[in-house]
Amino acid sequence: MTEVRLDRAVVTVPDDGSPERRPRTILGPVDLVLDERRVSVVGANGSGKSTLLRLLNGLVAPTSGSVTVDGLDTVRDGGRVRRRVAFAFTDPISQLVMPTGREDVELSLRRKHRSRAERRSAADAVLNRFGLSHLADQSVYDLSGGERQLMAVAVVLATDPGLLVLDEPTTLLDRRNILRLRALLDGLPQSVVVATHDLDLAADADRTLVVDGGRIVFDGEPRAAVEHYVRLVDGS
Ligand SMILES: Nc1ncnc2c1ncn2[C@@H]1O[C@H](COP(=O)(O)OP(=O)(O)OP(=O)(O)O)[C@@H](O)[C@H]1O
Repeated sequence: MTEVRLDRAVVTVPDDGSPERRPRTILGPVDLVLDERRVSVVGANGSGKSTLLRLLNGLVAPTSGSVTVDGLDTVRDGGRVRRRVAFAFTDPISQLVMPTGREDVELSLRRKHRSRAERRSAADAVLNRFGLSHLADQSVYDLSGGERQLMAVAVVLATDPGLLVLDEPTTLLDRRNILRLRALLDGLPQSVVVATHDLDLAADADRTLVVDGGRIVFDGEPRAAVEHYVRLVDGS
């Protein structure tokens, strides 16, 4: 399993929106060691979930403290970290950069398979595994939101990363595709960290973090974490 370590990690943004433009801490300090197969993250809108997730592959650098993945620092060893940690965004269109899903998967595979023919057959295998073969050559703009979301997950998984980070992967999915994605995640050998508002998906983990106001306010057993989060939101 991939081990992620956050050591006094803080993220501060330069502007709090006031005329004085004071810096604002949006996350931390966070101390965490994540080495479970499945970790879920829940929290209200704006609580800091995406910021926490983005720290894991160096998309966001800690303002202070450090984040390491299997001992690699996300700032100093950013390239190596990103080859180990795949990140799927909430909005799949920000991820799909090529005209079709097949070309996007092939682009992901360019380091792994130098020969075009090998790349094509590896891409076919990935698309087939995700049940997306019939959509492989369709423009990504003509896919439905849910199809696009699944395609974006297929693209980042193509390279066989050690850790898959998913930021709200089910927002665009219908129930059938949510179940499909969950079955797919269940079968993955990789470690997965997923931020979600889907509390069933959140509870289907080994460990759950509850984020509130940029802090981890609960860290533990998923069902207890979800109950904690619901109580927090309900104010009970
Ligand atoms: N680059 C930035 N500059 C200024 N503020 C930021 C920046 N990134 C995030 N924030 C703020 O930090 C807070 C946490 O944002 P984040 O995206 O981590 O929340 P979230 O829990 O993922 O929310 P949601 O469930 O709505 O996606 C929000 O108030 C957001 O506006």
